[in-house]
Amino acid sequence: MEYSPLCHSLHAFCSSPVKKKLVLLSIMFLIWVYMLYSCVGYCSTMPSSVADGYRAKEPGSAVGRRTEGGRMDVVSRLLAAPQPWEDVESDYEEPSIRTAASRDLLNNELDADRADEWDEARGAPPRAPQPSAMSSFSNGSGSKKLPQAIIIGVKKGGTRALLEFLRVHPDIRAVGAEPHFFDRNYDNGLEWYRDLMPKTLEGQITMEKTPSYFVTREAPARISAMSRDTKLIVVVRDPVTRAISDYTQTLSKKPDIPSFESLTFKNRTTGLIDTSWSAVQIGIYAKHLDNWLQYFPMEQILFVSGERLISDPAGELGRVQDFLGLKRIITDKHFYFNQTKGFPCLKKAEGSSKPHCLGKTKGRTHPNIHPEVVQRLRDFYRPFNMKFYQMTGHNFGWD
Ligand SMILES: Nc1ncnc2c1ncn2[C@@H]1O[C@H](COP(=O)(O)OS(=O)(=O)O)[C@@H](OP(=O)(O)O)[C@H]1O
Repeated sequence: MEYSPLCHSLHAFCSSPVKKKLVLLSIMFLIWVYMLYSCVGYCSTMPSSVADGYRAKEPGSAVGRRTEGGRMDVVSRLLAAPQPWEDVESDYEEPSIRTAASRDLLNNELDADRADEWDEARGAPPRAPQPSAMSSFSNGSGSKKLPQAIIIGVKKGGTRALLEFLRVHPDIRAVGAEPHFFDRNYDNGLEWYRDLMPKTLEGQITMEKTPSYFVTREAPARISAMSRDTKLIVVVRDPVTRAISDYTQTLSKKPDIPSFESLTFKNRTTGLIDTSWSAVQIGIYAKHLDNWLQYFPMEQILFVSGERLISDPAGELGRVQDFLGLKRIITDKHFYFNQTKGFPCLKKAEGSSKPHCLGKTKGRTHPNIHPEVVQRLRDFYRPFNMKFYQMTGHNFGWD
């Protein structure tokens, strides 16, 4: 046999039992690292219910770092592994949104006041898969489907709370991020959209929420072209409070913006309201609804009261489950009222044993607005609200 100095030194090294063990341990460690690496790669293709626990969110943070191609690097993925219950806000981008177009999505999200959604996303609750999702995970069954139900609005209405509550239902699978497909990303095509969705099994409903759809002129025709049977959910809230909430969000990002008062009026002396300001415009619900009714019958649209979602979450969730044709699984047993937050929270988030409230950017303190300005806005919205009550057959009690 040819003499090899390498073989010789290896033989000499391995001859001692302690060193043998060391070599064995090193090999085991390498195998473990390899398995971990493979698993992380695999997890990124899991349905969102599973992957949610491993999602990274805030752009720029270590947890959300992405490579040039949009994929998260391995270190980021590992860092994104479930942190012991960070305060979660959920308007974030899912790891699954990582096509070139998702960069636009990210940029779009960061512009104007939608940036809020990113700020609040710091880590998702670790989410163990539900039994159905687990079987889908383990045998690779299930498929991505276009959503059968969409929360289309309204911005600052309570849409995130509704989606997070609905995700507790085992027959609902929802994409956590706002895809903005029917407003900003429509050119990417339906396959791009479908690819964002989590895998579902027969009987499970795929959902997403993008509150800006409600005020997007093209959205009704586009959703109808995808499927005329799509169920639409709108969370509505007193338009005056909604406008202040909207302004508060913008203010938190851009502290130098003009006062609420000066943005509200075209002319302060005449008291003429500036309806071109989006914070005012979004609250003219009757006008936006009219656009939807050109494409969808009223029976296909459910209106959830943003106020009742806070005062009686189980009651509103009951209506939503009925509307979706699901068994009423989410009940008052799932909620508790968190005094500190001032909101109902989940006793157990999906797949976790710990309580879960929305993050710090939900329930920001609103600035004090002069009562006269509030009154002027109330007067402005009143006829539109009345029209809206008439159209929906429901008095939301904002006046
Ligand atoms: N359970 C629970 N927890 C926390 N917050 C709750 C909840 N239910 C409803 N809300 C209200 O939701 C408001 C934010 O609405 P959205 O989630 O639709 O906002 S966004 O458009 O997605 O940015 C948010 O508005 P602000 O209070 O003005 O921040 C909340 O009042």
